[in-house]
Amino acid sequence: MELRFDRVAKTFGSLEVIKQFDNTIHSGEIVALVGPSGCGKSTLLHMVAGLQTPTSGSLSADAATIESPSPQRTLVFQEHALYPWLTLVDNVALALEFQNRPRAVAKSEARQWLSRVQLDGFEGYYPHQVSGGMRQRAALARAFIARPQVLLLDEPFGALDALTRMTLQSVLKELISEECPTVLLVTHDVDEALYLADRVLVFSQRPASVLKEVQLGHIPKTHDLSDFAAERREVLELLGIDAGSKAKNTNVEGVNL
Ligand SMILES: Nc1ncnc2c1ncn2[C@@H]1O[C@H](COP(=O)(O)OP(=O)(O)OP(=O)(O)O)[C@@H](O)[C@H]1O
Repeated sequence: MELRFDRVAKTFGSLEVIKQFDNTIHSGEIVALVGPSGCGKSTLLHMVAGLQTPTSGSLSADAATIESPSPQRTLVFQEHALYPWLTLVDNVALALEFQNRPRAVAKSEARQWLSRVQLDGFEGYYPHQVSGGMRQRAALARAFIARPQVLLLDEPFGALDALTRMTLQSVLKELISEECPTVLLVTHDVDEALYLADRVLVFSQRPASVLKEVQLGHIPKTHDLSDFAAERREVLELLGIDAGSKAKNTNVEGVNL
C-alpha cells in the first residue's frame, strides 16, 4: 500500500508541530523517521493510523484519503501493547476476532503466530508472567496476524535492553521480509533505523521538516553496520551529535548512539 503525504501540516492550538511534509512511501518500502524529541514523529504516525487529521494538506493510502483508523494500518507502541487480563494467545487472537473471524480459527492462527516469534509453550501465560522482550514478540505477532498493509512502529523496542532489542529487530526484519507490509518506523536508535530501513528521513526540531533523506536501499543487512558508516555519520551529524565519538551514549535529545 502506497502512502502519500501532500503538503501535510499539523498544529495543536498555537503549537506548530509539522510545517509541511511531502513524501511518498512506496508499497513495501521501510522508512525510518528520526529526529529530536518532540519534533512530531509520532504525530505523523498517528495521522497515518487515522487517529489524528492533518490541519492542512492531504494524506492518502493507495490514493484514498485517510480519515479514520483501519485494520489495514496497524500501530505498534513501545509498551502497554497487550491487554494484561488476556493470555498471550488471547491477545494475539483478538486481532482476528475484531475482524469477525471465528474464535477457534483465531486461536489456532494465534498459536501459529506465537510459534513464528518463538513463543511456543507460553501461549497460556499472561503478559506480566513473561519478560518485556517476550511481550514485544507477542505484540509483533498480534500486529502481523491481521496482515496489515501498513505497519506503523512507534519506538517498538525502546523499553528493551540493547541485546534484547537487537534480537527483536532481527525477528521484526524477518517478519517484514516475509509479509512485505509498507513500514513507517519511528525510532531514537540510529542503528535500528539503519538496520531496518530502506530509507531514513531525518527531521528538524519542531516544527518538523525533513533535513535529509538517506537512501540505504532494499539490500540484505546485518547488525554489522560498518558498510553504512558514512550514512550513520551523516544522520548523527544532522541530529547534532559528534559522530567522531565512539562512546555509547545518549544525548540530550534522547538519541541513542
Ligand atoms: N494530542 C495532542 N494535543 C496537543 N499537543 C500534542 C498532541 N500530540 C502531540 N502533541 C505535541 O506535539 C509535539 C510533537 O509530539 P510527538 O509526540 O509527535 O513528537 P515526537 O517527535 O514523536 O517525540 P518523541 O520522540 O519524544 O516521542 C509535542 O510538543 C507534543 O506535546
